Amino acid sequence: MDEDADDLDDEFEPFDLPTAEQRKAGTIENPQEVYSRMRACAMVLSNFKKYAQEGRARSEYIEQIIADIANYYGYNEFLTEKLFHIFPVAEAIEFFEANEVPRPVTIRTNTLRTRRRDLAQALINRGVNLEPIGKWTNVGLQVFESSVPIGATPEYLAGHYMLQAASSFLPVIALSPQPNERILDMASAPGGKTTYISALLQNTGLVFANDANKARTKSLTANVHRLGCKNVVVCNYDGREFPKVMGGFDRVLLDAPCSGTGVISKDASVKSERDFTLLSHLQKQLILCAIDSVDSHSKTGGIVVYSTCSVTVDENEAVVDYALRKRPNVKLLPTGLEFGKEGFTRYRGKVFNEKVSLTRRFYPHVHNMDGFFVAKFKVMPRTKGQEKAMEKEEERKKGKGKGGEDADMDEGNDEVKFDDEADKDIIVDGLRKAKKAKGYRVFPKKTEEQPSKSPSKETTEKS
Ligand SMILES: C[S@@+](CC[C@H](N)C(=O)[O-])C[C@H]1O[C@@H](n2cnc3c(N)ncnc32)[C@H](O)[C@@H]1O
Repeated sequence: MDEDADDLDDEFEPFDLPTAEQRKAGTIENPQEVYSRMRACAMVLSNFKKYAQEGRARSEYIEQIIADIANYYGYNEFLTEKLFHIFPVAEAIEFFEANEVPRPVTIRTNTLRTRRRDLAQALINRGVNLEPIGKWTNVGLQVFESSVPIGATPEYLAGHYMLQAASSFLPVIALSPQPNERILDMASAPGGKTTYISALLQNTGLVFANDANKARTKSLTANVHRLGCKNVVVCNYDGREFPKVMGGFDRVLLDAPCSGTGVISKDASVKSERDFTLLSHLQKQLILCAIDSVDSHSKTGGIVVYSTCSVTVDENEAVVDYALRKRPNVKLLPTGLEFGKEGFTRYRGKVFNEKVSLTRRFYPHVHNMDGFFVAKFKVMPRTKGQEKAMEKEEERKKGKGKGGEDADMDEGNDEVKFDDEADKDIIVDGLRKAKKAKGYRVFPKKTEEQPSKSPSKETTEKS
């Protein structure tokens, strides 16, 4: 036995694992007890043979630790399970811990108005304690302390900087806009990334800053003006209307609407309410529209960057893998980012394209920034064979109606829209999961599908 294992022995306090019945009885426990048991379960799971109680299964410890994490940190069990399985056990606890701690306050220098050194000096003179974020960015500053509100200094009002999470720089760095290009930021409000793109273009070219939410385009427009971006056009379409409304872009950024599981430290409401199935569905539709909006003959670009501030596989690798399957004329490129963990190519029985490892994941407990995901695609002209294969696939689907793995999507080239009939199962499934997460008793699918006199009561009875 090595020394580390000896240390673990000293730490480990044997405990009685509650039975499933005891857990369901749900007695209110002292948080300290829950915390200790959570740690102890993690140790058992790290060396099951050695620490497990006789006759108890690994799955029982997993159920217990998930229940304890949910209880201690205040998540619903559905989301806890989803997040727990992304990491090895000990790392999962680090992730949940990190979500309880705020991330550093960071700002991005607006190079359309000033230089980082000048900005830093001006803020230091006002009593702000700051430092460059890291070597990977030449515009970011981390604020440690400030005697003035950092969102209301004269420099802020004059547009010398944007208050922006460090993770938010990443997709724009990956996008790597080139002067004079025509760029679409498909889901852009309130404009943190749009204004960065505009600055990297040095106010040349054109950035279409789109957002489906009209109210949010107000803050987008305000930021565009404050930061002096003269190459930005704000528009208000559902992203799924592209490329019908406009296409032929050199680069497209899709910073997709997501569950926000990477920013729980900022928004604790993520712990309880999110519909992952519907989100993933929307993301898949949007990514195809983003790809189809690119000019595959662009001399300087032909690039799509997909990003989310979420760490779930459904919203990230699964969406990227879907895009690779549906658009044979795209390939993944390295993101060009200096750090980040590789995207998953396998996850809980799902196998993705091996190139998905080129995508990058960022975590609060590893990188001390919000959880984030970035993928970079190159869009190439379609070969005749690919055109034919896609037409054939369209025909097949038309003939076949619904059915098959991707039948939930209508991914025609001109228009990507919801197909309500084909989406029915997905929506019902999503609603069942949401009800379960809220603590309602949800009957097995079979019961729901059977005709019933009062289906709504049957599926929403509180347990
Ligand atoms: C992650 S936020 C974007 C943040 C923004 N890129 C930034 O850096 O400031 C996602 C945005 O997607 C928008 N959105 C949601 N559904 C959309 C859709 N179908 N088409 C376009 N935008 C959508 C939301 O209104 C929200 O502003």
